[in-house]
Amino acid sequence: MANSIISLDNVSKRYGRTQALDHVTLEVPEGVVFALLGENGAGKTTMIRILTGFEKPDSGEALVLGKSPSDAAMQIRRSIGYVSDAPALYDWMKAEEIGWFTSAFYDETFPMRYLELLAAFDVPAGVKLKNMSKGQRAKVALALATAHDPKLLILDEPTSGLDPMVRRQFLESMVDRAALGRTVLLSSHQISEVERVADWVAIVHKGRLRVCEPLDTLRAKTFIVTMTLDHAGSTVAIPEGKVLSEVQNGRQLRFVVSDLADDWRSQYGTESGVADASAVPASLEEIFVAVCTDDQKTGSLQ
Ligand SMILES: Nc1ncnc2c1ncn2[C@@H]1O[C@H](COP(=O)(O)OP(=O)(O)OP(=O)(O)O)[C@@H](O)[C@H]1O
Repeated sequence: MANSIISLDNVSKRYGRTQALDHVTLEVPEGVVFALLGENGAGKTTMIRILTGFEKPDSGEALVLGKSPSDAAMQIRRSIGYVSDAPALYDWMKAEEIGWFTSAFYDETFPMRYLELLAAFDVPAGVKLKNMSKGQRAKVALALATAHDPKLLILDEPTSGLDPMVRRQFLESMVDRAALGRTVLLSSHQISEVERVADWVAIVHKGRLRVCEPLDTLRAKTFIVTMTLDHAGSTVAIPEGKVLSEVQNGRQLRFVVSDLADDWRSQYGTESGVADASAVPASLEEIFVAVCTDDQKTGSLQ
C-alpha cells in the first residue's frame, strides 16, 4: 500500500504453547485513526510490543515508518508516540517535572507543547503523579506521548478506567490528530466508542487477523439477514455472500453476512421454505461478535 506507516508481513509470535500472533499481514495507511479490536488475549498488546521494538517476531517482518522495530527500536520509539496499557510514570515527580525530564529526548518545541496539552487536558499544576487520579495520570501519559507531534501515535487501551467525558475528549483529540495527517493506532475493547472515531478497523481473534479494512467499507458490505421459516424444521439455502455467523431460534434464522449479493432475495421465492426475509446493515459490535464467536458458523473477511 502506498504511504503505509506500519506494515506487518506474515508476523507470528508464540509464547510457550500460546500462538499470540499467527501469520498476521496488515498495512496501516497514513493519516487515519486505525482501531485494533480483539477480546482479552487476542494478541493486540503483542502486536503493539512488536511495533515498538519491545518484542521480536518469531517469523515475518514488521516495518514502522519504513524501519524494522527490532533493528531500530530506539530510533522508532523517539519518532513515534506510545502509551502502553500500564504507563510507567515517575510517581514522585510532578507533571511539569516529568515533562522537563522527558524533553531531553526531543527538540526545543517539546516543553511548550507539553504544557499546552496539560492545560488543555485540565491536569492540575504542582501535583505529584502519585497523588493524581487515574484519569489525570492517563492525560499526563498522553501529553508526554504527543508533545513532540509524532507522525504515529500508538495507544494500548487508552481509555480503560477513564470516565465517559474524558474518554470522549481523548478520542476526539485522536480524530483531530488524524485530520492533521498524523496516524493513530489504538487498541480497544470499547467497540461502540471506537465505531465513532475509527477510519480503519482491524479485528484480531486468537492471534489471527479476521478483519482489516476501512470502517465505511466494512459497514457498507455487512448485513444482518433475518428470516422467518415456514416451519422450524425447514431446510433453506443460506444467503449468497460470506456468512460470518448463523443462529437459529425456532422459525427465526439470523445470519451476519458480508458481501451480500445484491439479488440475494431472489433465492427466497414462494417455494423456498422462507415466509419472510429482510436485511439491515450490521453494527461494528455485531460484526465483532460474529467473527469472534467460535461455536457459531464463523468466517473471516480476510
Ligand atoms: N510475555 C508473555 N509470556 C507468556 N504469554 C504471553 C506473554 N505475553 C502475552 N502472552 C499471551 O499471548 C496472548 C496474547 O496476549 P496479548 O497481551 O497480546 O493480548 P491482548 O489482545 O492485548 O489482550 P488484553 O485485551 O487482555 O490486553 C495471551 O494468551 C497472553 O496470555
